[in-house]
Amino acid sequence: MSLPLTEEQRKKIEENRQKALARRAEKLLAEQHQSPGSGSSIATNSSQSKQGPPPNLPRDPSKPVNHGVVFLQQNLNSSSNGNQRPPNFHSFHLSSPGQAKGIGKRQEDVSPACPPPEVPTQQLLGGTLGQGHPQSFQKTLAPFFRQPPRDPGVEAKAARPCTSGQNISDTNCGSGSATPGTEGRRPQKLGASLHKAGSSQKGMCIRSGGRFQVKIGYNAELITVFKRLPSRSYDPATKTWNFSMTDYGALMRAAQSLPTVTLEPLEGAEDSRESLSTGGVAHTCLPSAPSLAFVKGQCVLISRARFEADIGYSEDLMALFKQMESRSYGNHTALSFFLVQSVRCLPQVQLDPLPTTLTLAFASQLEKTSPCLTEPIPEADLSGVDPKLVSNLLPFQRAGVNFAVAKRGRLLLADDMGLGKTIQAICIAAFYRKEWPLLVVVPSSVRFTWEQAFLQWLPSLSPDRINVVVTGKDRLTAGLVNIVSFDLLSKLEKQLKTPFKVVIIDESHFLKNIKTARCRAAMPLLKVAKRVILLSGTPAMSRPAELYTQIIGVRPTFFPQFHAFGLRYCDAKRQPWGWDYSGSSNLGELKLLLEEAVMLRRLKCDVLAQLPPKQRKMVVIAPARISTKARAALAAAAKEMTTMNNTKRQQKEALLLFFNRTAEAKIPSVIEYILDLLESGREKFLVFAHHKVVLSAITRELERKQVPHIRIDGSTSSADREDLCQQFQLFEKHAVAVLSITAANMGLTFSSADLVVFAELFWNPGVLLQAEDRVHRIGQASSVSIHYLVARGTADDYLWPLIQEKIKVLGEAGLSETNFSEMTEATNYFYEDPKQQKIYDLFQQSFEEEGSDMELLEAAESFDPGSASGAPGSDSQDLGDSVDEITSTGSPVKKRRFEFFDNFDSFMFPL
Ligand SMILES: Nc1ncnc2c1ncn2[C@@H]1O[C@H](COP(=O)(O)OP(=O)(O)OP(=O)(O)O)[C@@H](O)[C@H]1O
Repeated sequence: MSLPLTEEQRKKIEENRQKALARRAEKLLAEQHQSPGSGSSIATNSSQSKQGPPPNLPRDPSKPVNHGVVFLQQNLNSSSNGNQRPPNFHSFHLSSPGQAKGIGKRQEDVSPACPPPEVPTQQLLGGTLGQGHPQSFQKTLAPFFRQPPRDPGVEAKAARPCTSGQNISDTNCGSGSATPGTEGRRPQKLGASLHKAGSSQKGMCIRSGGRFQVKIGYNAELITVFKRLPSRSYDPATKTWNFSMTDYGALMRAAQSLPTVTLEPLEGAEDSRESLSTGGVAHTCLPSAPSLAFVKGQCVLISRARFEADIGYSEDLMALFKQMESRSYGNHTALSFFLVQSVRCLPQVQLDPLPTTLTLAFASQLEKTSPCLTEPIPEADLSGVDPKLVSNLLPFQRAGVNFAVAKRGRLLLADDMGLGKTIQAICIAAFYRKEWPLLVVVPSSVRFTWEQAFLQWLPSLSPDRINVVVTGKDRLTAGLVNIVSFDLLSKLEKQLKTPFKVVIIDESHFLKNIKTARCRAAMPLLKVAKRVILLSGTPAMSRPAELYTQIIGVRPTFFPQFHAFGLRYCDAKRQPWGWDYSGSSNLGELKLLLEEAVMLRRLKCDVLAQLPPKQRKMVVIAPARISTKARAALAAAAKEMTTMNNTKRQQKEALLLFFNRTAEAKIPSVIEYILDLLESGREKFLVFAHHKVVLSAITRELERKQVPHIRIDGSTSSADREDLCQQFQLFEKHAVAVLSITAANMGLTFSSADLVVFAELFWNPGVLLQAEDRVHRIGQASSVSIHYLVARGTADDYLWPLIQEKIKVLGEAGLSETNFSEMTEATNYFYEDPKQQKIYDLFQQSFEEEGSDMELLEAAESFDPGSASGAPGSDSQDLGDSVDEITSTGSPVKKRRFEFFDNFDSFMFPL
């Protein structure tokens, strides 16, 4: 540790430094006289400028401004070399808050070229680095990053242009006693035109939409400037150049340094966000070198406590960085503040600060005096939530609930698929039960699955308090828990008189496009709700732009303008037709932001040890999808089964018909579910069905949607089976294997998928288990998900309990470890009616009889789809009258649904 300097030593050093500065200034002045009209002599003498005082050397605040320093600035301003340094740099040779105080004072006293920051440095460093005024720090720091308009008086002074033709005191652009000769001068603002020689060419900046144009005659030097600005665009029709506002500050600074050009600034440009973000005011009086070697960059967050300056090479900047590296601040974010502030004074450097959103999101981090990276999330008090639910939470699910409560009930829960987002969401919502009624917005194919989940996990909730909205005529607020599909929400939201305080959105990436009706309906609800629980296993499937609505859904104050988000994270580029936001940029920072303030995401592999090898789910598919015709056919078949005088044979035939009609009736709902899975980002999965009519309807729809798929049924030869199986295994992207339950339930390996969907039930559980094991086998590293699609009012009402019963018996005999019972707890809708009991008995007898399998298989095989011509599902128009918007829009949208993001996690979790 070095010993502190004595007061005397410090004085001596300061005196020597001042002398050196004065000597240097004199030398520079002499050189300038030798080469009149140009500052290039200084610029070419780069060694001198290097030898000069470092930009951050402190000046004695008690002394008047040294003319040598001011002069130095003048010369530097007109220098042609990028090495010039502002003479009045804020010192950041600091290691203690006490020293920091001194700096703030200096800054007030003399800061001719750089306007004083809105946040006094002592507040930043003293408050942050140990004095402990977190609140004032937070309050003051955030506006700094936003760079709000400065004090107009100071601004005017700071913005005064410096010209090579002015006398020394004029060029000072500063305030008070330090700048004699400035009184009475009309203050100028950002971009104010220079008062140049009468011969200079005059032009003006004019707003044009979100950009600005420069109206001026031909000027070669100016064209050179234009060509260096990243956002430049030339309009041959009007023969004018136009630019984004982000380049406004840089252009004006460059123009000011050109003796042959006078540019009138934009009206009101000094107030615009864009110009402020360029550090505009600060630079106005710092003309850049004729070389125009701008270095432009931005601060980017690279960890919760560190940022990096993403910027090209500049010697001045390097010198500055070296100085900063030697600092011993405990808080790197404070350093960011300081760095950006300091860099504002480098005339040819434009370093954009961290966006306000980041500083707000990491505000608690900023308050810290030491970079403690992770704080434990407190355990939420779940004593008010149903014990059944709480006790069933897996440890990572419990952690998810804690996270949500720590975020005051606003989050995007982005756990991998199948990790139990439903149970977590219900628990989080139940934590805020006093604020209910609750709104649950879901894809229409899973409305009833959600109802089941509430019944299963919240026994304290009476079933009649759950309102599943089925048609556009239903009330959205009829229940304590209201479950509605995205498309119906957009029809019904006008009903809402009082907003919901607690809202769950399942598959929240359905809101990714702000222009859709579903998004327009949901976003205002999220804005006013107190708790917002967004759920998605794939929040963005192709690009960061898709995250925007979900981010602002959770945190409406983040990035109020999409354009700002687009510029930072979507690599926004201006194209002749408008802005292109399809790219990506600063993804590491976006990930940090999401994790800090918006999102919780766990992958299956993170929590594998806590998961069972198979996770089964009963999906109650929407009865509304079953057409009236199919419903009538089902009712007729059911009636036949219970007709008293029918023979056994007739009853059996009726049962087979009932079974076949069930297949037909389920088709639209099955297809809808598969499409929802694809839209939700499920990449590879198997769909098992039994009836040809179902298999064909599915493959037809996949063909229509251009989804890669294979099909294996009874007609597929053994050789082809193996080939198809290999094809599926090797598919790198999304693909669906459409398989017959009886023809493809054994001997095939599909371990590259981890999801199996049963579009139909089969009476023999052994066959189902074998089919499940096509994915759950050696080579499968993941926990696999099994979804059984069950439709009420069909043969499934009988087949499902039949399967449970058989499994139970096998389990009791030690022949099966499989337990389906967890899924069926809530399905207590069977057999209150004696007729239903009769049908169940019939099913039981029929399927237990010797040879029943063969008979049923033949019946299914020979079931003539022609008899169901125009049957639901045979035509995609029959997908239902409430098909979600995305499936019912034109073909370009349909095509895009399947442009899946190859590797979402490499984006969300870059290595
Ligand atoms: N703690 C738990 N106890 C018992 N079953 C659970 C638990 N967590 C999840 N499950 C079951 O796991 C299955 C998958 O859960 P869920 O559907 O909520 O997953 P998800 O994350 O929403 O998946 P997806 O993104 O595919 O919709 C369901 O059957 C659910 O009941």
